[in-house]
Amino acid sequence: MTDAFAFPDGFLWGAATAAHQIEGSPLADGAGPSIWTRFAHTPGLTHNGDTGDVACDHYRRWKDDVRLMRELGLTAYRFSVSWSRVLPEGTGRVNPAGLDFYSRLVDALLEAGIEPLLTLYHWDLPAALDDRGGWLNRDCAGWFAEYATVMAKALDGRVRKWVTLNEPWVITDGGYLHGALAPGHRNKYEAPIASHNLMRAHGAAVQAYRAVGRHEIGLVVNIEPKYPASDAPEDQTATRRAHAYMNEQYLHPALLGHYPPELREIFGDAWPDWPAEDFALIRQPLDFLGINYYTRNVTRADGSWPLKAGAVKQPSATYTETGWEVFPQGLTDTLLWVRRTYGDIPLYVTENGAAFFDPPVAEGGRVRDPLRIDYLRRHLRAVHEAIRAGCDIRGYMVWSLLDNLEWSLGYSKRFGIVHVNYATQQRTVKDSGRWYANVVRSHGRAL
Ligand SMILES: N=[N+]=NCCCCNC(=O)[C@@H]1[C@H]2[C@H](O)[C@@H](O)[C@H](O)[C@@H](CO)[C@@H]12
Repeated sequence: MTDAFAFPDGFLWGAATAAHQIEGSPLADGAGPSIWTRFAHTPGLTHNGDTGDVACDHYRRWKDDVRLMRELGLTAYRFSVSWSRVLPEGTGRVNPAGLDFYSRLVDALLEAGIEPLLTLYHWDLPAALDDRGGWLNRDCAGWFAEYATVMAKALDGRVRKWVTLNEPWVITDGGYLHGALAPGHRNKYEAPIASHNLMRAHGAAVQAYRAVGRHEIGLVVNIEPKYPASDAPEDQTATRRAHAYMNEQYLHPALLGHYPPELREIFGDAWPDWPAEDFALIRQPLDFLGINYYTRNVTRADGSWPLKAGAVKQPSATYTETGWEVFPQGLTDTLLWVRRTYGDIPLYVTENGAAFFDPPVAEGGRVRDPLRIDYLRRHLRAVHEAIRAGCDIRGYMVWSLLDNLEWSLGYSKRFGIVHVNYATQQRTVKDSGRWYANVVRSHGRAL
């Protein structure tokens, strides 16, 4: 077995999920509704009217799912907590049954030798807080800090790797600018406010965690590297705008204490003069960064709103079911860019994966998904290339453990290395799951 792809000792091999996408039972045992409970039950907003009412029924099947993770040999599992399961109104009263669900899940993971990575916020804001303005209300920093404190007091020590937010860019761009995601706002003036408040809440939660917790906390961002379609000056500046908007908008304030200048150019009169003290709150020392990588973007200047920058389809490339180009080099480039721009902060690839059209489960329980195996193999090799180039990468979480609820796209897209039959809830490990288990077992050498 060649050591060509030997990964560092202690490198974590995991899979990632999110509460709303897999748990189901959104209102069980005293839980409160989230903005996704409401959004999905609003006619016309999700594919087929799909909701998270059942999803993968993980709220009831979690023991079997942990057993599945152990059988795959995972050494880590990234999941998120449903804020409104623990704090039904978002603040104040704690729901013991909600806290207990996550406590038992964590204990089962530890018992199976699997390191939990807990994400506090993966898009499912308590509806009661949305009624009070949600991320548009500056009080959200205090609400989120209170929630972080409740979780840290309950789980810190058993959970040693914490994440405040998952992908603030998607939360803002999807939920407040384009309206495709909950809470479904389409408002150029709200988006910067929600975005800035999310980062204030991130900073407040890090401070709150450090008052209670003794372990590691970080931020997870999606990075999509932008490559200019041509040397033309307008394509170069459009690429710069798109890069600042998607890739620097959150890491700059979190790690450097200021926004990239392009954001005022993009949003114009919709970009406020932020209070200087906000940046001291946002810029908290972090123990790691989580990078979610799916694809790249070849960018040119166009008339689109608000970026005036658009994607150029690559004729010879492979595209996934979500329309994303398969471009593993972009992951290496991204990891090196993060190190070059923000220093040698420890990194995890906290999500990477692809939706392809999977055939139905064949006789004997096989799901042949060669395109996903090829995608994962090439992206894991890209991670290894970044490690060889000096990046301090501590782990990789495949998105996703299970086929699950792909937000507004419902159940139409399958990202799992394990197939889920939503009618029976039968789990079937796909060929990609068996392949990944072998990679994990060999600590990467089987790549
Ligand atoms: N255009 N375009 N570019 C690609 C931009 C990717 C933005 N979407 C994500 O990163 C989401 C992340 C989310 O955490 C998870 O909850 C989602 O299920 C996966 C799959 O969608 C990914």
